[in-house]
Amino acid sequence: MPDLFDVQPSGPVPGEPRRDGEPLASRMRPRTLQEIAGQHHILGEGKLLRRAIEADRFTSLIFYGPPGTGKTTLASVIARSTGSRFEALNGVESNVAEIRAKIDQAKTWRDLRNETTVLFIDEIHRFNKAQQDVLLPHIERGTVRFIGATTHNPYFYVNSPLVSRSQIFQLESVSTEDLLPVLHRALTDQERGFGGMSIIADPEAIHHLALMSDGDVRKALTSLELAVLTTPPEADGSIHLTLAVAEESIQRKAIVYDADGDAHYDTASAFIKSIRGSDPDAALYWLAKMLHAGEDPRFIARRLVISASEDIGLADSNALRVAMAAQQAYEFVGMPEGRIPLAHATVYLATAPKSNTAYAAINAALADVEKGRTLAVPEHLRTKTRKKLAAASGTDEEKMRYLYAHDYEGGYIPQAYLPEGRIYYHPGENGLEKRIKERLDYLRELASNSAPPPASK
Ligand SMILES: Nc1ncnc2c1ncn2[C@@H]1O[C@H](COP(=O)(O)OP(=O)(O)OP(=O)(O)O)[C@@H](O)[C@H]1O
Repeated sequence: MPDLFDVQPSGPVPGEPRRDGEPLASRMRPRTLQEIAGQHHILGEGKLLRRAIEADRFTSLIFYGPPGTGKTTLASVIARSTGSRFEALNGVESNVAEIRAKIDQAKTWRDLRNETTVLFIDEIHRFNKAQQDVLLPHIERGTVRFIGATTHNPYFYVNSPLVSRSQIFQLESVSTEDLLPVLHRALTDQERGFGGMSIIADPEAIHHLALMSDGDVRKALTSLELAVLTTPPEADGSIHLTLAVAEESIQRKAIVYDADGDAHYDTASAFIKSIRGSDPDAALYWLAKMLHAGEDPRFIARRLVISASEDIGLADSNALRVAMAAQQAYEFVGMPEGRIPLAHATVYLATAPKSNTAYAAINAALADVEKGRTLAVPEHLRTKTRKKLAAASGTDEEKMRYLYAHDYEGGYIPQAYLPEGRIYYHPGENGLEKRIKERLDYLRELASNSAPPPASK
C-alpha cells in the first residue's frame, strides 16, 4: 500500500524551491496574501474574504474571474495561510476515481495527522453530475475544504448544489497600476525572478507590458520572460528591455498616445468633445485610437454613459439607454467584437440632438445646497405632521391640505413644492426637449397666475 504521507500536492505550490525550466509566472506565484496584486475589493483590510481567511472561517468557496487573475494562486495561499494541505484537480480532466483518491488521502491526513485539506478544482463549470455526487457529501462532512475556480459566471454555469453550498467571490482583472509592482518584483527578485541578471528595463517597456496584458498577471509575466530570454545581451552582458522589445514580446503595438501620461486623458477628452460637437467621424477616430492603444473599454463605456446624460440629455433620452446597452453588450461579448456596440453608441450620441440642461440643472441646485441655503419642507407636504401643525398653530387644516395632482384636470394643480421660488431647470429647444419646454412653459405660466385651486374633477 502506498504511503499516503508521501503524496505530494499536485502542481507547484508557493514555497517550493525553484525548478529548472519552470516558467517565470509559476516561480513568481504569490506565497502570501500581501503578494497578491489587485483584488482589493475582496482582500482589502476588513473585506469579507480576508476576514474569513484570517479567522480561518470558511468552508466552500468559488472564485470566478478572468484568466490569470489569481484564482489558483489565492486557493494555494489560503491553504498555506490556514496550514492546510493543497490538492488540485481539474474539472474536465479529473475522473471520479481521481476525485475519490484525493478524498481518501484527505481523510487519512485528517484522521492520522489532524490536518485539513483544501481541494481545489479548476474549471468547476465543467464538473458533471457524477463528479459532483462524489464530492458533495465530503463537502458537507468537512472531509475537504472545497475551492472551485471558473472563468464562467457560476450562477449560470456551475451546478446549483455546489453554488448553494459555496461563497462566491469574483476576481477582477488586475489594473495596470497593480501590475507594475508585480513586474518590478519579477525583475529584481534574486531567488524567483531575474534579480541575478543585469537587466536595464526602460519604464515605458514595463508600462507597455502591464497595459497590454488586459489585467492578466500570467500574461504580463510570460511576456516579460519572453522579452528577457529573447533579447541578446549587450557587450557588457546586460540585457536592455526597450519599448520595441516589449512590443515584440506582447505582439501589440505600443500606445500611439504621445509621450506624456496626460495623453490618455487628452484623447478621451477629444473623444467626448467630438461627440458633444456632433462630429461622428472625429469621435470614431478618437475611439479607434483609444481601442488600438489598449484603453480599457470599460473606461470608454463609462465616458459614453456620462456623455449621454451630460451632452444629449433630455434632447433624446434614448441616448442614455443606447450607451448603457453598449456597456452591457461589451461586457457580454468582450473584445474584439465589443468595439461594435461602442461604435454604435458613439455614432448615436454624436449625431443626436444636444442638451446639457439636466447637467446644468443639478449643478445649479447643488451649488445652492452647498452654499448652505437649506430650505424647509413646506408644511403641506409633511404628511405626518400636517394635522399636528394645524392644531398647534391654530390654522385651518384644510388650508394646509396637500393637493393630489391626479385629482385635477390634466393631472396638474399649481402648488408650492419649495418654500420659495427656484428655477434650476431651463429646458432647451433641441430634439424632444422642445416638447418638454412647451409643456413646462405652460405649467409654469399656470403656476405663476395661480389663484386658489380650481375644482377637482
Ligand atoms: N493577483 C495576482 N497577483 C500576483 N500574481 C498573480 C495574480 N494572479 C495571477 N498571478 C500570476 O499568474 C500566474 C497564474 O495565476 P493563477 O494560476 O492563479 O491564475 P488563474 O486566475 O487561476 O487563471 P486561470 O483561469 O487561467 O487558471 C501565477 O503563477 C502568478 O504568478
